[in-house]
Amino acid sequence: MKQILWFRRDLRVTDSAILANAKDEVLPIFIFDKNILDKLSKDDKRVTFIYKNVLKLKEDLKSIGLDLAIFYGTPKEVFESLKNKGFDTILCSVDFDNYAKKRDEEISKIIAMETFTDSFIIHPKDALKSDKTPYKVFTPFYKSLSFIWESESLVLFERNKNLKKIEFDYDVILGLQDLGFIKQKLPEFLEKNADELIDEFSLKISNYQEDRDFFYKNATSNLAVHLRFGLISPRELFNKIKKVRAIQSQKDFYIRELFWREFYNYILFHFPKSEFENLNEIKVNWSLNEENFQKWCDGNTGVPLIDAAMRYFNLTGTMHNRLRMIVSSYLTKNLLIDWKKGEEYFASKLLDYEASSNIGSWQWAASTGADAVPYFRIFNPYLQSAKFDKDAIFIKSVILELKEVNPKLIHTENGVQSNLFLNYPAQIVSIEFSRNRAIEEFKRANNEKS
Ligand SMILES: Cc1cc2nc3c(=O)[nH]c(=O)nc-3n(C[C@H](O)[C@H](O)[C@H](O)COP(=O)(O)OP(=O)(O)OC[C@H]3O[C@@H](n4cnc5c(N)ncnc54)[C@H](O)[C@@H]3O)c2cc1C
Repeated sequence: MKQILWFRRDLRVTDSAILANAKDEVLPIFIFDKNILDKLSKDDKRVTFIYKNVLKLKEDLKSIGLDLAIFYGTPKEVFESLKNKGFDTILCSVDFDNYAKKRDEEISKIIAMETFTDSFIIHPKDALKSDKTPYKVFTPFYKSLSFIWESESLVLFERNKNLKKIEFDYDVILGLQDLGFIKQKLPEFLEKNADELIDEFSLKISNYQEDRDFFYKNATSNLAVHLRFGLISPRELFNKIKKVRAIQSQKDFYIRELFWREFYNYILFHFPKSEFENLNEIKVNWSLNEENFQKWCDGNTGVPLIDAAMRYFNLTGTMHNRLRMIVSSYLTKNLLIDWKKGEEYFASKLLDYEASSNIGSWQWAASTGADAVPYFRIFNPYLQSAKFDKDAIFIKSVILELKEVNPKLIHTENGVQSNLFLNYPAQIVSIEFSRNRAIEEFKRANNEKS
């Protein structure tokens, strides 16, 4: 048997479904997909990260007697070129977003594909309500999976140790610049591997539930990017967290967070239209104000917390979870701009960008999705900064012109603007006015639907 092992978002050799299920002779490959790369800007940080980790995967595969052939092109071109070389199947892990589904449909017509659920703990088909329909609310979904999260460890895939490397020219390695990208500086935590991040996190997990919302602290695991590219599998992470010596309830809380990732993948699988449409089918009259949207993107809204979060994001490709919740609420409620625009902007830069989590979370913030925030619960960014960044440590670290300003002014609407010596943008909307406008619009949209 001759098989192609197509690594995509599972860049590891441990707990690998494809290395476990492969037989006989194999050609492990990675494709730098032109369909995706051509849409990215040349300074995209994710390509630097993936590039580095593809080379690492090549080394890891070599250490177990295999290798990695690296291609640059469209998947269609690559598999057309491999079609007549006698391969029986392509083995790969499955993805449920629209592009991935269409791509795989096209490729399976060239060479048969065998797919595995390897990036998530459950297959979405394996958790249905008693009436066989999918859950739309997180808590019952999560409770139905207690047999998983109550267990001490999950079974991992053991790789088949009898695989033989197919003769191939494995030495062709394009440089990052040959792919059209410029090497980027990455946030420091991405210089660490998943085990190092878990070790660091194990020292703070006992305060996770209390500290995780304080975005000036480094209190979360920082593992989303590693999970996204499969440098660690969610099963391995689950097992390692279970083994950490720390307060049980805090570990359970963290594992529950991992199931939000499962939940959004589940929702995208069962409701694929949610990639493009409001899941709850309400019709909101979104504002088309491009100027306000651009100010949100650039961090020039005149609200210090929103601006700090967005400027930091533009610089680093990362954003703390609570800040994501606050800026998405501000865009979809205070500015009344369609969540799809924010989702797309995040997708263009977020280092841990993952279609299902991003779409699900944006629909959550916009009160249009599964188990979404009620439309009348709108974050007030000033109250949020006063509560979670009392001394304005995060805000001042990003907006240097506010360094000498009293934090109380920063947490007051128009407070910063009242200082005539500061050159800081005026607020683009009043918080009270825009909040009421959003509530009225969502009330109308919800009433019209029912
Ligand atoms: C508008 C918005 C967009 C988002 N887009 C993404 C995205 O594209 N990719 C992504 O991985 N996460 C996304 N999230 C969820 C969350 O913000 C990140 O997973 C988290 O900030 C990553 O940091 P961490 O690994 O330190 O998190 P931790 O607090 O350490 O959490 C551990 C893990 O749990 C998972 N998790 C936690 N919260 C969520 C959540 N709400 N949804 C899904 N998974 C979660 C992640 O895999 C995370 O790595 C988004 C949230 C919002 C509000």
